[in-house]
Amino acid sequence: MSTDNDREELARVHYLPSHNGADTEVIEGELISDEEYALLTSQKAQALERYRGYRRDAVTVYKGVRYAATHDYTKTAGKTLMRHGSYVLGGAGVLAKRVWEAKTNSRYERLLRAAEVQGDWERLGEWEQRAEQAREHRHRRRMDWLDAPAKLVKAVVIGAASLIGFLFALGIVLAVASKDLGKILGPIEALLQLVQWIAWVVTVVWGPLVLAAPWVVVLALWNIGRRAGAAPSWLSTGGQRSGEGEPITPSIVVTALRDLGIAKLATAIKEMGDAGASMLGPIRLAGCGVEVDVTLPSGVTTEEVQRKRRKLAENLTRHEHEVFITIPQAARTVRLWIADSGALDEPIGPSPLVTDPDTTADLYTGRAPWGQDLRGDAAAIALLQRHLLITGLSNQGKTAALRALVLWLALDTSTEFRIADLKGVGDWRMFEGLATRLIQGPTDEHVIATTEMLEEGVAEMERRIAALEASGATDGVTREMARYPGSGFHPIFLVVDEAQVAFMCPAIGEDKRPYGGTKNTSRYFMAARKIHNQGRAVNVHLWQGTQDPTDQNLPKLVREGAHIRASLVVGTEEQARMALGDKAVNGGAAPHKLRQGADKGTVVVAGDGVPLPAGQASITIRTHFINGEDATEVAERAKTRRGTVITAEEGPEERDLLDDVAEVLGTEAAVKATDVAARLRELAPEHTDYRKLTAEGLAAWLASEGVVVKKVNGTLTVRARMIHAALADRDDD
Ligand SMILES: Nc1ncnc2c1ncn2[C@@H]1O[C@H](COP(=O)(O)OP(=O)(O)OP(=O)(O)O)[C@@H](O)[C@H]1O
Repeated sequence: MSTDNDREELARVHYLPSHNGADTEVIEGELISDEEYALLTSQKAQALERYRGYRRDAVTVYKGVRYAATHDYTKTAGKTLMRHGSYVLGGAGVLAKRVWEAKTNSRYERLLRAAEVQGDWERLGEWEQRAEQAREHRHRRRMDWLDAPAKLVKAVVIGAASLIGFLFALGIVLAVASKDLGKILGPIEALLQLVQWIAWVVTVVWGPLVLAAPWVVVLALWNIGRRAGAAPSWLSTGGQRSGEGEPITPSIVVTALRDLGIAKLATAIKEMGDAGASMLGPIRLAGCGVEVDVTLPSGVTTEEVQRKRRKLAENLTRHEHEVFITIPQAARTVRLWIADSGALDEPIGPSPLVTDPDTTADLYTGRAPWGQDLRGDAAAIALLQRHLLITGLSNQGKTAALRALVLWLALDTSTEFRIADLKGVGDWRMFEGLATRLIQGPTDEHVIATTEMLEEGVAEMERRIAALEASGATDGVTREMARYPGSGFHPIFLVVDEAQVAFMCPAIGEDKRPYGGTKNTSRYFMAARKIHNQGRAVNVHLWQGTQDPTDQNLPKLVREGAHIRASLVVGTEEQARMALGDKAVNGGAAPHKLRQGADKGTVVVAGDGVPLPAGQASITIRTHFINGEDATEVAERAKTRRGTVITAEEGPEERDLLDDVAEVLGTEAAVKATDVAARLRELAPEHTDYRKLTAEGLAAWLASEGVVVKKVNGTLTVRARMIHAALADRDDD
């Protein structure tokens, strides 16, 4: 039944070809025959098949076109083509602008706007003056042009007349010389021939010249556009856009600043237009990177830029750790240091302590070579009379960095160190025989010994303060006084590595006072504070290393008592503030931005003792790594240089200074201190404390024994009466 209906439908709605294949006709209201139906259905099937074929073809073509159009090669080729095209257009724009600027005052107006945006009134005044001068010069030039045609005609007439006159004169000379009147016009004829020949050449080359001229112009515009980077950035191909390691140019810096996402900065830079680069100081080579100062437009704060370090680095096609932002003294200025791509991942060379066996050290006049600053310059640190604190996450090179400084100290034979390593895994073992005290271990007993070491330091400090007072010295502890151990003022360094262990110690002493903690009864804390307060002036130093400088691990007072504060990578900005202080972090110190692991041994140093670039609050130093083996070798060298190996049981030969001085004075009432020192050396040549004793050193030493050595006629003189009185006092005691 349905078949009949279908046929009916087909008959009604379709045009059928007549059997002879001629005209078509509509048959309506009639059933069609089987034959016609078969014909119709086969035609329909064919049409459908054809349609499907077309669709397949269309899809294939579409896919092919889409594949070709979206293929990387096509994209690259298309972009390359468009880029080069836009160089030509851009070049034309640049040229037009140059011409416009040369002919008008627009350049000055742009610079004036830039100075105004930056709020630089001095520069604004200067540019105004220059703009006025330029306007005047231009006016003068225009006036000159009014006279130019008359001058030109005059010049041409005079020039032509002179030339003809000259050629005529030349012809006369030739005619006279050759006695041939016909030669008078010879030179003029030659000139005419030359003109003819040039005209002929011009007609020959004119056609090709005219043909080539537009291309030469296009090429020149393309070159100008290319140099000016006139193509939009989306037309740059992948390889170009990555820009990794691109050299830093003023336009790159200005664009990076513009795109920082600081609205005011972006608007100001846009307003400045091409004069944006006037915000920048010169881009200077600085070690393995470049450095540039940026004067920010008014209304943009240095902190805002500092907070955008990562974005700035990305805009400069660098990694975050490769860009450092510090705040120099000049107002509204940030200093950017931008590393050459990947340069910071290159290791720095070994320490001079390792490579140069002849390295010497003088605490008073020298600096410890610690590493390199980011500019690649050697970073050396002055350590005299400076307490030190170094912090950083575990395993980032804290012990190694601290030990490198102590190794340098060891090469100055006048120094003494007492070391507590509260981790105790052998990092400081090489100081056995070199340190007068070496505590190694993490237990409460080790903390107790460390606390006692600090308390002995306090006692020594107090003795020295009293002795210095008694000596009447006016310049504190001088180098001469400090130089030799026997003077009683030689530099002492109390080194506590992993100091947090001491603060966390729960042990309570017999006096009921806790060793650890941060109360005002805590023994370690109190001893550390006393040394921080008064030790510096009498050469008693405290150096501490700690993992995490929180209030529990290292109280604020102890953190702030250190003159030199160094931090390896720490976890957060808050920790960075604890490690280095607010001032340093506000000024751009960012140990929290260092990379854990990758930046092992890199310290950000604030405070005293480091040569900071003007106006900077901190410096980043990549320290030389001295491994255990090399450290042992340097320590052995120091022991050899000192001539004696100190052991805990056996100190240097004991001598009694008062007895010895009494002996060398003999019956004399007063002897110059230099002579007494010389006699002491003669008396006990093997005694290290006498070996290099000076008059000042002797005076200080005697002061610590209660004998005042005064100057007689400007020379320090030891009086026998005072020595005998001190001996008598001692006997009475
Ligand atoms: N200046 C450096 N350069 C490169 N690598 C270093 C440097 N200093 C240390 N390291 C590496 O870091 C490792 C850990 O060093 P170190 O023991 O000094 O760390 P630490 O911070 O004291 O660790 P912890 O706090 O856990 O004791 C060293 O074994 C060494 O491989």
